[in-house]
Order: sequence, then C-alpha cells, then structure tokens
Amino acid sequence: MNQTKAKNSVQHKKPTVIAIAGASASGKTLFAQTIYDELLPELGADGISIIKEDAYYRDQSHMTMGEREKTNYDDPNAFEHELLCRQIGELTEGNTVQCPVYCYKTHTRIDETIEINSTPIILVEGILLFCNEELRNSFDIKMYMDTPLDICLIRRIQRDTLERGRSIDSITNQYLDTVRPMYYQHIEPSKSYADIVITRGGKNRMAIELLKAKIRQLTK
Ligand SMILES: Nc1ncnc2c1ncn2[C@@H]1O[C@H](COP(=O)(O)OP(=O)(O)O)[C@@H](O)[C@H]1O
Ligand SMILES: Nc1ccn([C@@H]2O[C@H](COP(=O)(O)O)[C@@H](O)[C@H]2O)c(=O)n1
Repeated sequence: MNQTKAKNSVQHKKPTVIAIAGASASGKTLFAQTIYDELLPELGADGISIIKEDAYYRDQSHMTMGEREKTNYDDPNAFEHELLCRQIGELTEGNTVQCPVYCYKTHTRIDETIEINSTPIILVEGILLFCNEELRNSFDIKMYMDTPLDICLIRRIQRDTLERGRSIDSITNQYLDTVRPMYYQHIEPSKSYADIVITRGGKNRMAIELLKAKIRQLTK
C-alpha cells in the first residue's frame, strides 16, 4: 500500500455519531450536555462535540412575525435536514463545518455561524432526527428519550417562559395545534428506530453512565 495512504488511514478514524431523539422537553439537551460536560475533562474539546437539530430550523426572516408564529415547527419540513445531513457527512470525513445558529425568539437564523471540528464522538440531539431516512442512516448509535408527554409539557412551559420568551397562552395554543399532533404523527413512531430507549429524562444516571462507558470504550 502507498505509504501516505496508510498513514492517513491511521490518522483519521471515522467518528462515531450518537443521536438522541424524543419529544420536545423530554430531556435530550440535558442528557447530551451532561455526557459532554462529564467527558470533556477526559476527552478534551478535540474529543467530543454536540450538534443540535434545532440549529437547522429554516430561516424565516423573509416572513412577518405573525406568519412566523403560525409556522408548524414540529413538522419535518420545518428543518433543513439536507444541510444537517451534509454537515454530519463532512464531519465524518474529518472536515470542519459552519453550523447555523437559531433564535427561538425571532424564529430566524442569526448572521453568525459556529465552527464545529470533526471529533471522534459527535452527539446530535433533536425531535425529528429519526424521521428522515438519510439522516437516520448517518447515526451509529440511536437513543430515544421516552418521557411521558404530560411531564414534557410541564417542563416545556417552565423552560419556554424562562428561556424562549413565550407566554403561557402561546405555549398552550401551539401545543394543541401542532406540538402534540406532530408528536403522535412523527416523533413517537420514530422510537422504533432507536437502539436504546431511555426513561426518566435527562437525569437518568444509569443511562448517562452506560453511554459514558461506551464512549470511553470507543475512544481508548
Ligand atoms: N429528569 C429531569 N428532571 C428534572 N428536570 C429535567 C429532567 N430532564 C430535563 N429536565 C428539565 O426539563 C427542561 C427540558 O429539558 P431539555 O433537556 O431542554 O429537553 P429537550 O432538549 O428534550 O427539549 C429543562 O429545563 C431541563 O433542565
Ligand atoms: N421558532 C421555533 C422553533 C422551534 N420551536 C419548538 O421547539 C421544539 C424543539 O426544540 P426542543 O429543544 O424542545 O426539542 C419544537 O417542539 C418546536 O415546537 C418553537 O416553538 N419555535
């Protein structure tokens, strides 16, 4: 074998892409962030990264605020999944990508992007990750947060009033119009694609420890 080729194949081991899907406010972000924070001292910033599917919501700056507020954000078409898929592909090839940044208050992408480097472990979290076949096929490990919907709703009310600039009225109307129906149409059925189903939300310590152990095994 050509020596340069042999050297490169040793240097670039294909990253492991771990997806965490599930309902809105089921604990995906908390789970992924806990894994990241607890492994960062061991793996370093070159060892692990997180991508949020929410960053790939389509930009709506060409629409009025009224139109943006009526958008169904729980339909797969609300996301630019092609871009997410392409960028995961780039990362698995060892390349760097410019990840969009999304604002829930204005329902638009902001002008900046965040540079994400290819790392041996890539965590991806989002509600509809398993609904797009091409995207689904780009994951090595698929996890699903199976948190009861009433618990998710309570947590969403608390989070969205505090962090996403929403009123109780807007949260409950959106929940009845789109969030709940789309959960039953798209998210809940996608659980069947998961390799591992996690109960009790983002603080399930045993699930956190098991994934950390798997990641350690993959990176040693
Ligand atoms: N097991 C849990 N116990 C208590 N609060 C939780 C738990 N899991 C998640 N939360 C909280 O619920 C809210 C929604 O969780 P988050 O991780 O943002 O959900 P998601 O990313 O699935 O939308 C957050 O404020 C988070 O801190
Ligand atoms: N402009 C937007 C975009 C998204 N949403 C809601 O966010 C939920 C997904 O994010 P999680 O962190 O909760 O998983 C999804 O259910 C959308 O309804 C929004 O309200 N506004």
